[in-house]
Amino acid sequence: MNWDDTTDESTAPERLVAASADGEDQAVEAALRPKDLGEFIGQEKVREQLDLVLRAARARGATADHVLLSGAPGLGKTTLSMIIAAEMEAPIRITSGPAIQHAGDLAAILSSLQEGEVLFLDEIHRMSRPAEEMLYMAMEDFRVDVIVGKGPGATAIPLELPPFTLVGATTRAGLLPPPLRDRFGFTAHMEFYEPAELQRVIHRSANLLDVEIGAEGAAEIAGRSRGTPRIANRLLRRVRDYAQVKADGIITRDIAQAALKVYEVDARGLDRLDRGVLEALLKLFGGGPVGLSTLAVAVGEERETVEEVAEPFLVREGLLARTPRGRVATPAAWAHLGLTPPRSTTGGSGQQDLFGA
Ligand SMILES: Nc1ncnc2c1ncn2[C@@H]1O[C@H](COP(=O)(O)OP(=O)(O)OP(=O)(O)O)[C@@H](O)[C@H]1O
Ligand SMILES: [Mg+2]
Repeated sequence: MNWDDTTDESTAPERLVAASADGEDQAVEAALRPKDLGEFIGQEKVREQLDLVLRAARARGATADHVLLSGAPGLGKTTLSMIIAAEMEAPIRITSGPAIQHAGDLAAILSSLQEGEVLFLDEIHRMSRPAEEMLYMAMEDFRVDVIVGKGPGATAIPLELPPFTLVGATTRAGLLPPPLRDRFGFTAHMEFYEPAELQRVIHRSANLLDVEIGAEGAAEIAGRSRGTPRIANRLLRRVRDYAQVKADGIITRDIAQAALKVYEVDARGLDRLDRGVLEALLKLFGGGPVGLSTLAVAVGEERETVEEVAEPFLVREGLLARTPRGRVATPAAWAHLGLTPPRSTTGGSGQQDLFGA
């Protein structure tokens, strides 16, 4: 079983609330992608800044500056890269860090770019070192050194490149070496979406998928989508299935609630695994602190699964805290599961450990 949120697209996640794309996502996402900045929902700051960058380049008749898109999976990085190309009326070439094994691979791509073309380099933090160094020069001077021959006889032949726009995407901006980061003219930090924004995403997708949905139904799905458009679109498709089979196909609030109950996605977007971890923490360990390994054994999962798959969202939601002494449930966790915290852990030393030194 593969619970990893950060794996390659090729390994399909089995969780309905996974942020990475599975096969079905990839098949439908092309149809659901906004085509221009005006259609792109939310991310106001990024949209405004990018709009300026692209407009200014267009006005100068120049190629746009290199753009780095950083943000969690499913927030719209690939979508934005395509929008950048569309707004610049430029062709786009798509590749990814892991696909570039050797510097030669990159040289081949770079030397075949057309003037003004957008090169989308997904997962740019996973590029090899030599390729990265070649990219520095290409980004800065629009030039690469092609090495011909081997050993002492090898020579570097400088090759001029046409101006192009590199759009790099990464889920881990912190992993980028500073020299690479510094060569981008503009960095867009993508944030998780507000429920109201996701509601608009859901209405837009429902329209494209020809699904009838009410405002309350959309709000219900939006609230469970973990701030992520990809998850919102996926939940919408599953709720649509339910509405078709169990009702008249129209998604109301009741239908959305009933459907997501079947799929075990709760009101806050927690699934069975997330709830299992929280429940064990509260019911078996009185809210903690408890060590990660102990917690993992209690829920019958691997340590890594609990730490890398379940916890990040629980921490982000303020339901769980990682402390030096172990995992601790917050008051919100007790409230969310409808349980009453034992007296000793609410006012006493547990809180001291959590928020103190
Ligand atoms: N702002 C948005 N408005 C409407 N739909 C969006 C928006 N952002 C993303 N989406 C939808 O969410 C889906 C996922 O977006 P996208 O593939 O661009 O994410 P990503 O950041 O590239 O993810 P990954 O890190 O996995 O590559 C797309 O189908 C797209 O339609
Ligand atoms: Mg992507």
